[in-house]
Amino acid sequence: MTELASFIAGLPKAELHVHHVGSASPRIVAELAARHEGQSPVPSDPAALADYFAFKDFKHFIDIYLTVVDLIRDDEDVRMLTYEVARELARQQVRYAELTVTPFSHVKRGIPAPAFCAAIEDARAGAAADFGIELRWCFDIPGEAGLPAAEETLRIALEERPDGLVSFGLGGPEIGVPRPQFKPYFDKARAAGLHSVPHAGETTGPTTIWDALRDLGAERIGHGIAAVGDPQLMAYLAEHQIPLEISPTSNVRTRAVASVAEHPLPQIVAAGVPFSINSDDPPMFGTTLEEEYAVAAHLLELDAAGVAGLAKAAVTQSFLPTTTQQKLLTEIDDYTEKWPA
Ligand SMILES: O=c1[nH]cnc2c1ncn2[C@@H]1O[C@H](CO)[C@@H](O)[C@H]1O
Repeated sequence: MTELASFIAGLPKAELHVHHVGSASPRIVAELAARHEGQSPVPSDPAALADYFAFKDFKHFIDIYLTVVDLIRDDEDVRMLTYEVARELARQQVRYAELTVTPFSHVKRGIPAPAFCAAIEDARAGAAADFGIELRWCFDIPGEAGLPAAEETLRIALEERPDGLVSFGLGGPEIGVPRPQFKPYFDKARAAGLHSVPHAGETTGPTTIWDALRDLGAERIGHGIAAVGDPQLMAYLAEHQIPLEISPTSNVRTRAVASVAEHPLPQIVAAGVPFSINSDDPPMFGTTLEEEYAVAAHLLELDAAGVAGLAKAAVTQSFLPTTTQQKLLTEIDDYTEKWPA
């Protein structure tokens, strides 16, 4: 392991853009698939999953993603999945993560909303006690399911209101899913104190990002890599310090970007647009958060202090209270100072 890789491995981190089902490890996916042997296209052999998680394009990725969602049939599956995702994050020294969950997709598959919320909250308490990691939730609307999904996601957010819920998002495909239609739902979610963090500019252009800002009140943008095509938008994001939640390998594996070398992250940095580094759906993209830090370090030619800055940016862009942010920032500084130069 290189010096920088071992620095990254031990560095306390935070993650802001990582999906619940998308984080299911090959072992968990295989275990869930084995429970439904023969009823699912998902391989029950972990070794076969790498080939299964190879995507022709973004739409194909979503189709495959939803076959994994189909494996989650009851609240025990939800509890186990969430707890094991937390274990993997904590193994990478993630102290805090805002995990994107999609209640609509699970309720639609027969898990009642109260049972779903109780399961994720049980796992959140267990993860804090057993792994020392703080989880919070982003409830996102699966965009492909349109306004009925928006209605139900908002209802669950406001009526169930699990303690860990901090933000409201919009995932799934962007093509054919214009953002302005979701304005009434984001208005109500924000009025109820939830932070707005929709995906935009992952697979479509700058207009989607402008819409997310103007119509959905976005405080952070999921991906937002298309912003580099619009100098005015880049200037706006820099001026208002609106962070982009960047997941480099995700963009390559969904074919949103042709290769890591062509990822626009250096242009985002050069324009002064704040960003965090994330893994999005790590097992599906054959990566980990640690690996994404290494990719960013390579793209931006960062040294240890620069990499520590990535972790500190995620902390300051999080929805944690400032006092808790300060504790994490101090832990990151202490770790960095102790690291032999
Ligand atoms: O990178 C991504 N972009 C958009 N949606 C994603 C991504 N990763 C996972 N999802 C998830 O895909 C589902 C679609 O119904 C949603 O649950 C969304 O959260």
